[in-house]
This record gives sequence, structure tokens and C-alpha cells, in this order.
Amino acid sequence: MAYLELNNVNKTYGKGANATEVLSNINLHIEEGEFVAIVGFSGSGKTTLVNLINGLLQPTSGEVLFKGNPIVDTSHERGVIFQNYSLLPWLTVYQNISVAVKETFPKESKQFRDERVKEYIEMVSLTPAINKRPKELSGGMRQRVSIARALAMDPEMIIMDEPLGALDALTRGNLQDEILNIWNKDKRTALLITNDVDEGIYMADRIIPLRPGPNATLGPEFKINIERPRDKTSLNDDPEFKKTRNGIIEYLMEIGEERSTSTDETEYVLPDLEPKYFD
Ligand SMILES: Nc1ncnc2c1ncn2[C@@H]1O[C@H](COP(=O)(O)OP(=O)(O)OP(=O)(O)O)[C@@H](O)[C@H]1O
Repeated sequence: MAYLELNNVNKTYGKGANATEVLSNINLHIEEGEFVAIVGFSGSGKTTLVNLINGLLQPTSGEVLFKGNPIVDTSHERGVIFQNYSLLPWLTVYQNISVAVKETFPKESKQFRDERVKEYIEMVSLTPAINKRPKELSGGMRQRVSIARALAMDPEMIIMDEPLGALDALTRGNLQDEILNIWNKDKRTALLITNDVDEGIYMADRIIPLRPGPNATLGPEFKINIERPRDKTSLNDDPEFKKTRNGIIEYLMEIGEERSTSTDETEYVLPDLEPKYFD
């Protein structure tokens, strides 16, 4: 039994003539402590997949199991970092994180909770903005609050739905490292949805492409056999990095081409294939 299992999962939206099967026959097994990245085309069903694992959605058929039990609801055991921040606008940075910490650690002392909130705010370098409300923050800062909030809740599994997409390269690189530190130090299990192949290779043990939808299904997995901790500056020259990157890109280009020569007129946006920070 794997830590997280999706067995023959299908998800359809709508009914009758309006029914669209977004995900088809998804089989995904993630072991405890693994870091898996899913790289997908825009609109292929990545968020639907995240919501099935988070417990916000139920599959139309098939099963989603966490530690052997069907996922029927959201749970603190699985912390999600969404792409759209989802902060409470009337609360400050401190209060947004404090609400979540209080919910997760109701029996701990006020001092413990206060220290934890401040520790995670400091981790994402937002101490100077601790009393600001979301509308006073940039998009990148809001996303950092959202990351701090998810991690401060101490989830066993971290699920990330394109969490770093809106950030500048430097902040993005720093947060990748912070997430990796926490995953490694606390022996978490992680699932990262990204459209950035390089980010996936830098962070994950395996990358699995999600093919374009409708009826999106998972492609073959690519194992990342690069020792950790990985060094961003030398990664570009690593033969294993080049081989893996080329393999994934070739695969994505092939399925992109298959789609463009089919009769289907939907336009598909390829995942981000340009290296941005490995110069
Ligand atoms: N509640 C819903 N009802 C009907 N259709 C939906 C619903 N949610 C998503 N869809 C459709 O399912 C498909 C996949 O959506 P989803 O948001 O999962 O994709 P995505 O890969 O996360 O997209 P993006 O890359 O744009 O974030 C899209 O065609 C979308 O319009």
C-alpha cells in the first residue's frame, strides 16, 4: 500500500450531453517521504487532480486513498498551497497564519502558537509586513503568506498547485529551497503541480506529465537520479539533468504535436520549457 494512491480515477463535470470527462484513468502511487512533481498543460485538469487529493472533490469513479483510507474530506494532514493565495482579506499577515495555527494546535499554549506564527513569517521573509493586510501586499508577498500558512500547520503531506508561478526568479528560488528544507528536515511527502520542467527536476524525485485534456491521463514517469542536495548553479552542466530535461521536453513536444495535428481545434499551451535560473 502506497502512502497516497489514486486507482483508476475518472472525474467528469456536468451531466448528460454536457458531461466532460476531465481526468481519465489516473493511476498514481506516492510513497511516504517522496517528492513527486506533475507537469501539465494549461487547462488539463491539474487543479481538479489537486482537489481530488485535497478532499474538496470526489472522483466520479475509481478511488483516492490516503494511508489506505478513502479521502472523503479536507484534512490538516494534507496541506495545500493554492496558486491564488486564498487569504482572508480583512486579517493581517500575522492573523491569517495565526487562525490556521490555532486551528491545528488548539491545545498548545498561546506562546507556542505566537512563536510558531512568527517563525513561519520570518521563514518567508515577511516580518516587516507582519501587520499588513493582503491588499497592502504584492502578489508575491501574498503567495509567501499562503506558503507560510500551509507549512505552519505542520501537514504530513504538502500539496502544491503551481504555488510559485507568480513570483520573481529570486523569491521563487528561495522558496523552492525553503520548501525542500522543510520537506527534507521534517520527512514530509510532497506533490508539486508545476508548468516549469526545471523546477520539477530541481525539486522532485519523479516527474510525471499530465497529458492534455479532456480525458487527461498521466504519461510515463521520469525518475530524477540527481543526488541531493542539488546545486542550482551546477545543475545546468549535469549530464543527468540534461538527459532528464531533454527526455521530458521531447515527450511534451510529441504530445503537443499529436494534438496540433488532430482534428481537435482546442489550443494547448505547452508547459514552460525555458530555463529561467540555470544560466
Ligand atoms: N466545477 C467545474 N465545472 C465544470 N467544468 C470544470 C469545473 N472545474 C474545472 N472545469 C473544467 O475542467 C477542465 C480542467 O480544469 P482545471 O482547473 O482542473 O485545469 P488546470 O490544469 O488546473 O487549469 P489551469 O492550468 O488553467 O490552472 C477545464 O476545461 C475547466 O473548464
